[in-house]
Amino acid sequence: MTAEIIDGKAFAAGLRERIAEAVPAFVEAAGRKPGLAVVLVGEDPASQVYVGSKGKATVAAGMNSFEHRLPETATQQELIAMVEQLNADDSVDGILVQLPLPEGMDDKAVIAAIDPAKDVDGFHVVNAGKLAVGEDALVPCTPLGCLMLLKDALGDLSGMDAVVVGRSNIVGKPMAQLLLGENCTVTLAHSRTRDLPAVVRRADIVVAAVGRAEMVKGDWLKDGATVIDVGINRLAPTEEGKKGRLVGDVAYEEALGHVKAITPVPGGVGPMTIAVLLRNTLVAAHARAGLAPPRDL
Ligand SMILES: Nc1nc2c(c(=O)[nH]1)N[C@@H](CN(C=O)c1ccc(C(=O)N[C@@H](CCC(=O)O)C(=O)O)cc1)CN2
Repeated sequence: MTAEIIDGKAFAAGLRERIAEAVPAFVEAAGRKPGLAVVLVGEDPASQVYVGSKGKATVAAGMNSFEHRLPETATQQELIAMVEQLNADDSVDGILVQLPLPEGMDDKAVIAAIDPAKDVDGFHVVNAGKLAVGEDALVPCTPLGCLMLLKDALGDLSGMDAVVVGRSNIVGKPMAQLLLGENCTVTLAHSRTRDLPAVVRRADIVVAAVGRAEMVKGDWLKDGATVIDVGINRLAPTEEGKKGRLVGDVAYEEALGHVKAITPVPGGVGPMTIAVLLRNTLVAAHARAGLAPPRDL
């Protein structure tokens, strides 16, 4: 069996194009552009790259990008004061605080300060609760991106056995809720799951989101399974002065011999995160302006 390589980069580019095409209708109806505010605290190099990419993608989609930087030494109160200022700013439809925050800051308290209507990361408990009970919610970008890729690859997911490995609030739990919403039979596996290989082997769909390089082995996968690899792990460099290779949570080369379809790392789930962020910003902008949500996004 030849495995299909799910091209998240291409899918994300298509989604970004559709978003850019939908923005002018919003501008026409609302009399303003949608706006996304991204807050970065500290100097984490990867976070700086992600925040830069988000700003560029926002402007390329025809939206306003507001970038706010606070020094590593900023206090949690200062960060929350900035979030409150953005909550009150009518030109801002989406607020995102880039994670991870510097040590000593409490993510939960900061996220709780974001107006749920502007929570384009979908991390606020109001949005998590709405997702859990099946109400319209702003849904976390990475799991929503994974679901889009799965539906594109497989069509109707109803009745399929899905195993999500990893129970984080940001990926694992919302991913399980989304798959349940598609009528999958869902297992949420984690570090205490007994006989994880046997659990994974039952699955038609495997979503790996544990943050451990190549943890899911090829022979854990049922033949014909579809695998979404959320992990982005950098291996130690093999040559001095060079960066180590990026790998996912799934042993990709081994998996190719078993699966029907799989996302690569890089170029799989990662690019979907920013594309879905733009989608969520446009959705939030429509809701704030009292407009019906944009279709086909
Ligand atoms: N507030 C948030 N913080 C963080 C989130 C998030 O969704 N909201 N996600 C990650 C970082 N992230 C976006 O913020 C992100 C990570 C990875 C990618 C991506 O496209 N990765 C590439 C590989 C990149 C590389 O070469 O290093 C890929 O997988 O192809 C985009 C966005 C944590 N923080």
